Amino acid sequence: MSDHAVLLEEVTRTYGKGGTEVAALRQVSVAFPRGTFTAVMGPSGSGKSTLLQCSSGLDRPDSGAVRIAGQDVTRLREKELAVLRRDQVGVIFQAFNLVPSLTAWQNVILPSRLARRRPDPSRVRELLHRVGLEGRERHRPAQLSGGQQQRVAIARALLGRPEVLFADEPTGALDRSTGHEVLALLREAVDAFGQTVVMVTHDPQAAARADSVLFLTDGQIVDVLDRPSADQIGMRLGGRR
Ligand SMILES: Nc1ncnc2c1ncn2[C@@H]1O[C@H](COP(=O)(O)OP(=O)(O)OP(=O)(O)O)[C@@H](O)[C@H]1O
Repeated sequence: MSDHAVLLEEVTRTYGKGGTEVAALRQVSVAFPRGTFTAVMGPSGSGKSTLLQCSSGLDRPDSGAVRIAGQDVTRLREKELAVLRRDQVGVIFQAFNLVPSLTAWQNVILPSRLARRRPDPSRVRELLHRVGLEGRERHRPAQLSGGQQQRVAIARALLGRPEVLFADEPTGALDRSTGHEVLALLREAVDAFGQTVVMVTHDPQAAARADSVLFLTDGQIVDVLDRPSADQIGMRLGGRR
């Protein structure tokens, strides 16, 4: 088995055709080692979301290879890709994406139910406990704070023990202290449980929790900082947010 949860080799993704063609990713090669936390930063339009979508198998590159848990997703058929994504990829979003009519517990187990699996109740309980939601299992999203909703989404993403967890601006809708708690949870998933996390963020404070920070510009990785401070990240961004 490779040490990399996800490996991109010369990935190019172009949108549009002719005069309106935009190269969102240009020959990007990057490895996300197992058990590490990577932040992805860069100006608006630099290709961060495209990188996340190609790395998670949601989008197919025009050329290059994307390996998740050693399997090249660009060579899989739709059904095989759906299974790989279901079993190996967890995703959380800025907007939480919970089902409003379901309780916290029901939201966490929904993907397993859709996959016709019966999740072990003791594992669901343990996960909800780990993300600090003990006693809130029967609450619906509207009865939970934003930070609590994001914790439900994290528990949902981790339930299937995915190879990698992708987070797209996970703290973007949260106040600073709630955001810190969510980041601490992602950090713990990496440190205590060996989870691999890849997170897109505009926030240098959030990125400073990662092991390494990738900087994208015009569809290319132009810099990588290991364990940078928020100040170093801010300086690298040139004061831009
Ligand atoms: N579906 C699409 N059709 C056409 N162009 C697209 C599409 N998705 C992205 N692009 C273009 O590709 C480039 C990269 O977009 P992407 O969303 O990956 O950037 P980003 O860094 O995530 O930006 P932001 O920080 O604003 O979310 C941009 O120029 C964007 O306009």
